[in-house]
Amino acid sequence: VQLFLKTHDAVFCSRPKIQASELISYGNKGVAFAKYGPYWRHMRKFFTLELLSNAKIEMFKEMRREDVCGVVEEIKGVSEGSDKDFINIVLSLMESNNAHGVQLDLDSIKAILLDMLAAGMDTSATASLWALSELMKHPLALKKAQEELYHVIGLDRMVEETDLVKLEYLNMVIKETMRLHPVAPLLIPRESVEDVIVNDYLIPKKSRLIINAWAIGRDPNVWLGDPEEFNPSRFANSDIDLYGRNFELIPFGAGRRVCPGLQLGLRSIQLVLAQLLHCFNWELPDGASPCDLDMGEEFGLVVSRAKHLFAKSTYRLKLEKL
Ligand code: HEM
Repeated sequence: VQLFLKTHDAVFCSRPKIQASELISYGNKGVAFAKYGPYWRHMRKFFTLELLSNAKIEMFKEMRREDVCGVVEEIKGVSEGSDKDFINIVLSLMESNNAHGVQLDLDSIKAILLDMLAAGMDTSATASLWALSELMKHPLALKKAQEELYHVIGLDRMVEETDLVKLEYLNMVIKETMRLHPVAPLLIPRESVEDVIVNDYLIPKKSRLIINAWAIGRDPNVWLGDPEEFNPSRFANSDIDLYGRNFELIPFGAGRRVCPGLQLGLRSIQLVLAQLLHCFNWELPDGASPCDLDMGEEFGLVVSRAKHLFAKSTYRLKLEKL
């Protein structure tokens, strides 16, 4: 993987022509399936700087807070919504002709919003659900994560985004979940833009590259101990992160086409998971035993649980109104 996504990243940086993606993204006008070249470069810049910069992530902090409170209230029995969105930003950039070198038309706006929905929502939601499932299957890890929340935050208030960096164990839980359940197990296919020799093999231009992040995450030659075992503590005192620098853990890909939503995706998973674990105690219904929890996968645009997760929640905060 390092040879392809680092040494020869500049060669394997395009995407193959796939009819389905061409149809859903208005002729590959988004970022995810655009072929490598000036259009992708401009769109990616636009996407990264205008929609996913740290400043924009910060700007939507309140919305995420409202949404997560909404989820908690919904589980408690009330529900709530929000009417703000990214569309305002994109439309005003279109009108001001200030979109990093691309002429935005309505189709490119629809394609880019589709990128955000398709690449951004199911991925983070599915990853959070895998994390909650693994914790329900491993009650000791669940207890440890809740104890950390108790010590860092206490039961008198909800989790705030500024707490997230302090939640070391929770972050290890997320890494371990994404190791075992990368929601895009084969990443997104790449295509080479020129002939190249990799490890003495000639790989012709337009070859399709598929990287199996799922298999790497479970490879006994890469991971110490039993790689099939869910053990967040394997990341204690380890430098391995999720940013595409460590090729044994690449759920967000790596190289120049690494996921631009990585920060936002991670922040969403951390916040949702932390909030759910902090606000509620969770148990399987009807006295079911954790070891019976079915962890089967269903292949799709993202790999999600084959069976729904049914869980019983009990509110645990001292706070009545969020
Ligand atoms: C758990 C959350 C997420 C996961 C696991 C994930 C995973 C991935 C992966 C594996 C790739 C392909 C990388 C490569 O080819 O090396 C990718 C690309 C992409 N992701 Fe994400 N993603 C997540 C969240 C998001 C979010 C929140 C957004 C935006 C709102 C987003 C937008 C994109 C886009 C636009 C691309 C294509 C980039 C390009 O081709 O240049 N993703 N993502």
